[in-house]
Amino acid sequence: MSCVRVVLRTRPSPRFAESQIDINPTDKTVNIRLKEHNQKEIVNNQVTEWSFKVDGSLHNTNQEMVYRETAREVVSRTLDGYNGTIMCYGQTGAGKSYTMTGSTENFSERGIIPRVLEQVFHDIEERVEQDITVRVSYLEIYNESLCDLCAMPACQAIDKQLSIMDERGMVSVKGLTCQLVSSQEEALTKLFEGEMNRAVACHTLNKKSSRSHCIFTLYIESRSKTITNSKYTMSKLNLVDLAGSERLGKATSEGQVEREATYINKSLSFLEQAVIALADRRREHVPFRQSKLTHVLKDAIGGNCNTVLIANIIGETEQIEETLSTLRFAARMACVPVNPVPIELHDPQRTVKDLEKEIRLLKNELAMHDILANRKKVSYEPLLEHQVAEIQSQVRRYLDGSLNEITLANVRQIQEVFAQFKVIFLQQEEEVEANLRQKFSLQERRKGPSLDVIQKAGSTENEVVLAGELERDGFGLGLAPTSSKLYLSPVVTAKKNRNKKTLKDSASKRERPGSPQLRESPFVGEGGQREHDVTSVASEVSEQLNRSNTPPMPAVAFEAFKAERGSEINRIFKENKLIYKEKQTKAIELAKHINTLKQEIDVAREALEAKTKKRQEQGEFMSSEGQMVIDEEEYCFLLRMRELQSQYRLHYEELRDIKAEVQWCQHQVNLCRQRLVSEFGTWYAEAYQVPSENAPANSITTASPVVAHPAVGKTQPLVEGEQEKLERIHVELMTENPDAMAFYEAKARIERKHNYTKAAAQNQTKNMKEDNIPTCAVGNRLPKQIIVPH
Ligand SMILES: Nc1ncnc2c1ncn2[C@@H]1O[C@H](COP(=O)(O)OP(=O)(O)OP(=O)(O)O)[C@@H](O)[C@H]1O
Repeated sequence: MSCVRVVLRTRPSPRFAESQIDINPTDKTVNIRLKEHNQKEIVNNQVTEWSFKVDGSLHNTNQEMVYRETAREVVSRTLDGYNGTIMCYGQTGAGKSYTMTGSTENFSERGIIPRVLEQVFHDIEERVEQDITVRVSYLEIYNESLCDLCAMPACQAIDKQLSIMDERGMVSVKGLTCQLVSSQEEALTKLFEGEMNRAVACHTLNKKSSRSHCIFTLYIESRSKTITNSKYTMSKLNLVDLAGSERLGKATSEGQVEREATYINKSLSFLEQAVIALADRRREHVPFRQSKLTHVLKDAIGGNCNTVLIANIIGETEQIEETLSTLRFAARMACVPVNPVPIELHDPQRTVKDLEKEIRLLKNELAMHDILANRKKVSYEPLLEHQVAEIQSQVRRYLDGSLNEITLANVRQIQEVFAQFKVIFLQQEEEVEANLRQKFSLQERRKGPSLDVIQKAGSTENEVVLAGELERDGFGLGLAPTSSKLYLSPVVTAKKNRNKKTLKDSASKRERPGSPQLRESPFVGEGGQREHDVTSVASEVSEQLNRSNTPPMPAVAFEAFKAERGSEINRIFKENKLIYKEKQTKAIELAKHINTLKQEIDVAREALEAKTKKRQEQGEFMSSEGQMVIDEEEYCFLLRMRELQSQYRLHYEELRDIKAEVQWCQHQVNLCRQRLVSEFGTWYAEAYQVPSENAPANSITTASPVVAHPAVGKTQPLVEGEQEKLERIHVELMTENPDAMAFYEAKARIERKHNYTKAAAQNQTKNMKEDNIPTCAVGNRLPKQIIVPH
């Protein structure tokens, strides 16, 4: 069994205590040594050297490396249906928030959460055969209170409606906003929104110290688009940024900050206790309910959850005690066993729906058999009262010989016939037994059989009662009266032969003249070509049924589909992808060219400005017409500037058009992809007898998936200043990493929202002060006054 993965990350520092902290990536150890200046903390004979095992160490590494080392694998597995947790632990200021969230200003310094969202949405695009939905929540635990960072406004959500639910080992927070997000940008917006609501404070070790534990959770639900069953996976990925442990004296915090630190340290100590209990396999009880943090994380540490702990340290001599404490915690976590299993669930509503569809399908199948057998419309509904009475009468008439054959058209009728036989049989059995008892008791009253006689007869008392009748003055196995034999015979025969009957016997019985016969199978006995045709249809039907029982793996079937029936759409899909890639490359090249132009403009502008400044310093010349006189060099600079600017505008407009085309192509590729999957679904349903309603929705109605060129609207002229800067960032980002777009867009959106809310609040306060009338914001507009009725 594996254990929690532990990775060490150091915060870069020019004062890194190399003589005390030895990080050894080869044998995956971290060795710590206390030195003389720590001596005051060392008691005589106390251990001064420690060695800790880690699964990885990240010393002076960038955010991308950290992500690859700690999160990438966990995220992939979460999409496969496994739960996951990535947790940052360490002293205050050690870089936990930097690792988990990172910078919200700088794309390259983004932390694990934004990268997780990036990977999740990329992977979802790749997994065309799965229908995956993503929800996110952002929970804060501040001073033992739960706060929903995604609720608006967050402070209102503190502990009001939030409570921890713990059902069958699965923990959830009741009342916590779990929002559905359909894109990376949307998810990032939620993250940034939550970040703005976090409780932070300033102390000596960290200017923006998180005063709370924060858990950003992704809930991933995945259903197959190709296999139609009620099974689906539901996994959770917890991204935990713990508040930093801090020694009160060291962080020089006071007042509110000190009180927060007390709460933080207490909850971290409870976390450690829970971890110790989890690591001890003999312990049955783990104290999860001691604090909100441990309770919320009950299903997120070890167990069936892929867990990674990032131990953040500040590798400086003054912080060596905290480093030791962090490594001790990490060592404990490394002993917590992990046994991941995918979380597969069944959707009961879907099961019912599937069964209903199955019934419909089988009814159709039955109808088809009836048509093939030339049978008139047969009802398969439950029998009505008069139909049951009719069968009862047929059975009685059949038994007394007045009816030669019972008419049977469906299984319900057969079952009813048997039921009626059983009723009659039981009735007669009772009558016979009653008869015999009566006779036996009469005999007994006259003269009871001696034990000896019974033993001679070699029978049990009961059998004697049933089989014999008194002959003169003794009891023996004399001839039973015809009346009793007639009734006894079926009883005894049924009892004796109950288990001996063979199929062959019953077949031969059926052939006996006069014995009851079931109607012959429609495929038997009609002879000639028809029999052959019908048999082959039947075998085809049964073959199809067999096939439908064991459809091949969808991935295999998908390949077959792409090679055969779906080859055309697959070809178009590939071609479209190619066109899309070409357009994308063109856009990137053009963007690079624009960047070069921009740099040239900057150089030319600088030169021109220098030249102009020099001219102004020397004194300006005016022509007789009152125009400014400039020398040839400045004139050339000016021309060059204009030329470059016009080229920039031209190419920029071209880039806009191409970007629109790229988007259009991407849209078409997506349509093609959906169509491919949807047609595959239909084909799969037909080929393997899966109900077509269960097949992937055939939602694509686009006549042609071939790429067409959209009409591109006029682009805006180049605007200098902020707008230009923003556009340039966009161009740069497009060339480097298209995902940065989502990141900055989300950030900008949250900033706009934040500014708007702030402005609205200020305006409101101002208005209230001026008029003493409360105001409110409506939609996107600035607040309007509303008069509150008295
Ligand atoms: N690997 C790193 N590279 C660059 N800067 C870092 C790194 N780690 C941390 N920092 C910087 O150190 C400061 C403290 O980091 P951060 O806020 O992430 O610490 P923390 O462990 O979350 O602290 P607290 O528990 O008090 O919230 C921040 O300004 C952050 O930008």
